[in-house]
Order: sequence, then C-alpha cells, then structure tokens
Amino acid sequence: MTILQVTQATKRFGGFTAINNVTLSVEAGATHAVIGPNGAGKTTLFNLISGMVAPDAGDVHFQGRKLGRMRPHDIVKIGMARSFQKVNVFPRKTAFENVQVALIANAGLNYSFLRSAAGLFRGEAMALLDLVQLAGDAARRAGELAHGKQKQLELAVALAADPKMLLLDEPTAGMSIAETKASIRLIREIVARRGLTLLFTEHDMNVVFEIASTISVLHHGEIIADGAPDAVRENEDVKRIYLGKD
Ligand SMILES: Nc1ncnc2c1ncn2[C@@H]1O[C@H](COP(=O)(O)OP(=O)(O)OP(=O)(O)O)[C@@H](O)[C@H]1O
Repeated sequence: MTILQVTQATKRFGGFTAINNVTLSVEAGATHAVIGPNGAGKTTLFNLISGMVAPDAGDVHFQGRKLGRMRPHDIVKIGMARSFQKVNVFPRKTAFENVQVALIANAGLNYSFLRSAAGLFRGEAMALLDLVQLAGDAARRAGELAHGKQKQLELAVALAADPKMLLLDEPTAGMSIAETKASIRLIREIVARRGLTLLFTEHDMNVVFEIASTISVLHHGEIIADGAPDAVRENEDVKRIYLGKD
C-alpha cells in the first residue's frame, strides 16, 4: 500500500528548477532513502512533501489525501512528522519541556496558557524520552546536550505527534561514527516497534545501504533511479554520478 505519493512535482526558485517533474511513491512500512549529490534537491523535495514550500506543479497525497496547500502543522496532525538537517529544539528549555511542549501543541492546547501546569503529559513525555534513551537527561537544558543527544531529543519531539510516517533530513549529519551507529540503531528500533514508515535523506552511503528497503536517487532535481538497494547500486547512471564523472 502506498502511504505517500508525489506526482509530477516541480519547484522553481526564480529561473532555477530545483525539483523537476518528480514522481515518487513510498510504501507503508518502507525505509525509503532519498539520496543525491549536494544541491540535488533532497531538502526541497522534503519541504514540498511536508508543506513548507508549495509546488509550482504537481501533487502530494498522504494516506490517500491530497495535501494541496495544507499547512505544515496540519500535515503533522494527519500523521507525518519531520526533523531537520539543523538541530531544531528549544535550547533553553529542558529536554522534558521540549517533549512536553510538543505533546501539548499536538493536543491542540496552548502552552503559554498552561505554563503553570508543569505536570501535564508528564508520563507521556517521560515515556518518549525513555524511548529515545534520554530519560537520564530529562532535566537538562536541550542546548547543553551533546549534538547526538539533541538529535535524539528531536526524534522524541517528532514522535510526540504520534506519526505514521517520519521524514528525517540527514539524521546523522555532524555525528561521530559512534554516534551515527547508535543513532541508526535507535531509529531502526523505534521504526520497527511503532510500525512507522521512514523517508530519509542521508549522505553516508553505509547508513543508506544498511537500512534502506528502497532508494530513490535525485540528480539536478530529477529522479534518475528508484528501487531496491541492489538494483540502485548497479545502476550505471548512479555509479557515474557517485564516481564523480558527471
Ligand atoms: N529558497 C531557495 N531559493 C533559491 N534557491 C534555492 C532555495 N532553496 C534551495 N535552493 C536551491 O535548490 C537547489 C537544491 O537545494 P536543496 O537544499 O534542496 O538540495 P539538497 O539535495 O538537499 O542539498 P544538500 O545535500 O547540500 O543538503 C540548490 O541549488 C539550492 O541552492
């Protein structure tokens, strides 16, 4: 079953076409990687999918529903959560508060109005921190956590929306080898345990080929190969691009 369908999507910035007539299907339960050289259009594609930018042409359907001009936070509400290339947490709030704020917002409540209600969603927030192995850091300010832990926190914030699908833009960017391994193990475990669909971009090909069930390759804003990892690895265009002969 297809959970996400991008159909003939195009996005231009002035005279520059960042995404050119892209069609992409993501199967429910897949671990689907979007790869491509710097500037290929991966982040722009994620921005189109998550409603951060509007396509100039084409459609995105999620769980059979056309997203059209739906706003990003409404897309989160229907089950698609996203993390960004740059860490995106409230640095002065504690890890616990970051997750709590997300739970409160996702419940449609107003955090500032409920400021005094420090106990709100306490159990849920701690359970999510525990899931991403940050229970011991609950009371620490997010900005003081190591980079790898901030990414774990971001994951907990994304999971606070109880998504069906996770979009992770370079989840291991800036991580050490050890952090990358731990992070990938954690993501895999959570995706399996919660039965999530994962769509991710990643520069580290070891990570891509270790976890992806499907790979789409973007080049100059176009999908040039799409399919099972072995087929993509053997694709002549892909080899040429990754060997830098293009
Ligand atoms: N808001 C914008 N205005 C103008 N050009 C943009 C904008 N956003 C992206 N671009 C251009 O679109 C192209 C694709 O960028 P994008 O960030 O999507 O690529 P990417 O594959 O994610 O790259 P990277 O791997 O370096 O993150 C680049 O040439 C970029 O300069």
